[in-house]
Amino acid sequence: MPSVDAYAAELLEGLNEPQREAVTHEGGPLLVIAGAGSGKTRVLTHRVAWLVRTGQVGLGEILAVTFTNKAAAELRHRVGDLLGRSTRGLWVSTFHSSCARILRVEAERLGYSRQFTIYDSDDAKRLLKRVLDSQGADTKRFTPGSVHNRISDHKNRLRSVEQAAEQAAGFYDRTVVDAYRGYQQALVANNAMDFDDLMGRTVDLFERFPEVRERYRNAFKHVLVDEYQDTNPAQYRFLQLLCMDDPMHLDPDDEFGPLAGEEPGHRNLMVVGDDAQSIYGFRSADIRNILDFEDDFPDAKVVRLEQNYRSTQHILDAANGLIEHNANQRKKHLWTDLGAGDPVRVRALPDDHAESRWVVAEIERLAGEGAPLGEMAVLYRTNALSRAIETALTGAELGYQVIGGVRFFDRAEVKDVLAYLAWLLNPANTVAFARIVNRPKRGIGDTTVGRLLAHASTLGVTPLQVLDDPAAAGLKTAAIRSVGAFAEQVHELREAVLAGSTIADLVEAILRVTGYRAELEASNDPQDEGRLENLEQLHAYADEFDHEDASAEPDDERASLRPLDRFLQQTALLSDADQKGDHPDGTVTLMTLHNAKGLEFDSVFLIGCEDGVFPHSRAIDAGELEEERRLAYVGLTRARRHLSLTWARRRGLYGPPQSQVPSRFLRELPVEALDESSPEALSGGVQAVPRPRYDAGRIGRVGGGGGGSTSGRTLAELGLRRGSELGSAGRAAAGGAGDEAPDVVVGQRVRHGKFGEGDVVTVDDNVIVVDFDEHGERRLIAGFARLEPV
Ligand SMILES: Nc1ncnc2c1ncn2[C@@H]1O[C@H](COP(=O)(O)OP(=O)(O)OP(=O)(O)O)[C@@H](O)[C@H]1O
Ligand SMILES: [Mg+2]
Repeated sequence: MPSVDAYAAELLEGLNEPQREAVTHEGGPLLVIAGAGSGKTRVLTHRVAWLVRTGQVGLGEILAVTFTNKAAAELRHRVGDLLGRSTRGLWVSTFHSSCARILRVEAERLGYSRQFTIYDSDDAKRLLKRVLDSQGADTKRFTPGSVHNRISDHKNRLRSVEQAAEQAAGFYDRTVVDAYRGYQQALVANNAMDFDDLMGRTVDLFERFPEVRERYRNAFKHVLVDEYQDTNPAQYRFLQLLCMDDPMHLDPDDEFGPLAGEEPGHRNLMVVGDDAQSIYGFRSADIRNILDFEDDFPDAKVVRLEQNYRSTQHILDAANGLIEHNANQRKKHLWTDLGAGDPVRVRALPDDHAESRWVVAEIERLAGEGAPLGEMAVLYRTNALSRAIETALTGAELGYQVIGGVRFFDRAEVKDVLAYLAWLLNPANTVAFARIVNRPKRGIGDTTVGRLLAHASTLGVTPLQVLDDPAAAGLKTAAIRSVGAFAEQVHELREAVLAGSTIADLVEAILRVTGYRAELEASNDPQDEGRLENLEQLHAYADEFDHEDASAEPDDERASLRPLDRFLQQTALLSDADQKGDHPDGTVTLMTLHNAKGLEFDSVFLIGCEDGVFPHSRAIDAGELEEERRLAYVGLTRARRHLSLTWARRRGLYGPPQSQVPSRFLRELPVEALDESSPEALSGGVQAVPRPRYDAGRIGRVGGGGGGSTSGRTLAELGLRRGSELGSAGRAAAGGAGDEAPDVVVGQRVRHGKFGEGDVVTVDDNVIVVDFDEHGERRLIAGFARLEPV
């Protein structure tokens, strides 16, 4: 029996009755299934603290699994706050990170070395491309991306190559199976695992080595999972192996027999989730995991939460009304005592620029009322939708951060340096080798690389081992010389690794020894300057890592892994959603609906609500509307106070602008939840968009002169709202281009000899962006743009 003193009871304050029930649950399977914003994550956090404070288990005996590293960090932080002490020893991480941690210790049992490399999806596709090529597959039809998705699905469903082969029907499937087999062999030969392997190999490990499974089962007395609705069969199996003694059936033709001769599991598995928010079906997540939990665990305790603490009633009504259109759902009815609040707004705009201007004007209005920018988010279905909104925010000089897009660690130059580190650590990693062997360019062409790899493969050694005798690989004289020079650099770098240099020093050594930095410094390409900055950032990141690492206390993971392993693992496992800062006050957040899961904001703008955009045309074609609708539900329920949904009558997402029709989801919203102007947005009307208010708020000036006034117009004439503030673009521009350049200000109406009339969108150092009525947005060089005011 847990001891409940006043100190522990404190943890129950600020929870409602069903929440308390879940937090204090005595043990055994527990399902908390509830709608958005009902406190599921809060319950999970409090339960972790409760288990510790009541003395039931130590921190080190708990495994809490979340969906992103960011969510994990937040969870750890909150538990720390609740307990008022350090959370060292507590495992809080994503499925992938937990598995990576386990595999680092156990990899040798599976035929990998502990230094195995984790391939991200780009690395994986490169390797797969090589396999497809070697098998003579038509990579136009069998693109590495599409084949990788299929392989990934097999892996997520724990289908071995043989099982996949049994199910293969037709030429396409069989080609995929062949690729799967070749790819898997290549991964092992490279001493590498892709993301799906991290799950699959851990399951493998537990199934093949009962004593290992037993060890982890004893180590974690309680396992807790957030966002359970998005688990896939491999993750489900992992949880089962960790907690249970009676293997469950993943599907009717049961692929797993019972495991003989084991201790009963502790069965302390708590999962929290919301079937209405299951949005990862396309990555093999199986909504049945949550829908069938009670069948799988007949003795499970089930807690339902209905009170929503996040959003006002109008927002909840809109979300409830929308999700009711899904046939496949558990009925829930969310309510709140936060009051009705503002009605939800639906707006139609003539095109995407007008849409962005409207959203930005609204953001400015809210900010004018004192709302922090950090509490506002613009959400969209796909990343391509962010561009217009970014332009408008920049024009208004509002800070914003885009979550997603190109990850810092995915930028080519950053990946190059990481590939050097990865290869120095694991020379069997041929993907990394192929990436860096001619970067910077050193005269080692594709043919040479092919010969080196083939030679290494024939001898059964790593590429590193053939570098010293390039002649044996059948290379020509020039190539032999280039490879020789490279080999010397590699030896110098390997010495630094063996000498135990810090990671920051290794990064520095790579940039210096290989001539990578010198090449960028010598370049005139302005982009190379940006690349250099990114590399400086990487260096700083490594430096920070070194310092944290040196001051951290030793634990199991530290004992078993070298710093460089940990560094590479960390950079490989950080995902898009993890870039999310703690919404710093000064910036609006832009992100896809998928990345918004679990988060909350005072104001939410959901843009691009058009059929074909959202719901996505692919989903419409595939008849997967229910998942899209759940995604919409996730979006709506992120909002605390204000929610607006917009659509544009014309939008050119991947080509010229096309007519659009409003999203069917807009029509499904209950009218009572909407404001009086909304119905019009679904019929013929469009929202009038005033000239952007920020037009007058800033001034961009190009050309001679300088100072705060432009010829012909003064700040006062322009009705400058932020009187003293001369925009940074304006300042930069003032010293900018030649004397001939016209003075233009953002928002000004101008005429161009070739493009006709349009509005100035941004004015930069040397570029003026004008949105022409006929020709759309054009970037003009400031010194040469012949623009006349209209
Ligand atoms: N009993 C409570 N009293 C006051 N606030 C609460 C209570 N329960 C939850 N909250 C607050 O409500 C908000 C939503 O909670 P939480 O994020 O835990 O919900 P959730 O069910 O995990 O949502 P989602 O489905 O979006 O992940 C948070 O700000 C949380 O602090
Ligand atoms: Mg949550």
